Amino acid sequence: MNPVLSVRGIERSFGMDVALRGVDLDVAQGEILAIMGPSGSGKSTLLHILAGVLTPDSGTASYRDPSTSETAELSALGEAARAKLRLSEFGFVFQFGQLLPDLSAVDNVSLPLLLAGQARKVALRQARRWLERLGLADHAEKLPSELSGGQAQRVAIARALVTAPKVIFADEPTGALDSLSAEQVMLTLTELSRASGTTVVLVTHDARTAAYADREIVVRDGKLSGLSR
Ligand SMILES: Nc1ncnc2c1ncn2[C@@H]1O[C@H](COP(=O)(O)OP(=O)(O)OP(=O)(O)O)[C@@H](O)[C@H]1O
Repeated sequence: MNPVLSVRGIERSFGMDVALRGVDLDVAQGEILAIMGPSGSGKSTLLHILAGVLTPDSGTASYRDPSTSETAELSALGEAARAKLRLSEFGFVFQFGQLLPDLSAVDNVSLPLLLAGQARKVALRQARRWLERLGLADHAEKLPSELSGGQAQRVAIARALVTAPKVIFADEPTGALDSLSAEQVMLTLTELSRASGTTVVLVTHDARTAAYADREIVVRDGKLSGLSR
């Protein structure tokens, strides 16, 4: 395997609460990986360490840029360097899309491009193109409150994809959706990621959501327990 993300011997506690107790994991380039497991088992903590949102207490977490093969050891970088890397390399989708409520769909999608220094006109054009690809062209000017849950989550996927990230991290992307919308969101996410060779790491409780992944792993009590598929 040629991993894009790699963690070794990861341990992480929050005060007395031990979230991860020795996790080793490699995620291959282009792979769609589902992290499953009971509530409180450490799934989100693992996702956050893979994404450089959190650093481990011990162990290493690294990211290899698939286009240059340069490796960054996330666990050794400071917050500012990790934030910069996250913005340029990664996309994020959360349970509740976390769209900015006062911005239209197209403004939400263009935001990461503006943050990356793109001119507004170009950013808006690209954002519209992504909304079209996600079947949301007619909803571009709507506020998040005027969208259904599934539509809002597809806007969040457009926002995650607009910067052409190397890896998408999704924490319970279907957690707030009915089963039909969940299916549409997972189809969209996996089709677009496969088409662009984007690696996806997603955390989910839901076996139907995990079924869209190439591989499922299970976290139990802070450790990887038997691979479920
Ligand atoms: N920021 C934090 N502050 C304090 N404790 C935390 C924090 N984040 C996680 N924990 C604790 O670490 C453990 C693992 O949490 P984590 O969120 O990783 O689990 P999870 O498997 O994602 O749970 P869920 O499925 O309920 O979201 C839990 O005991 C949790 O209370």
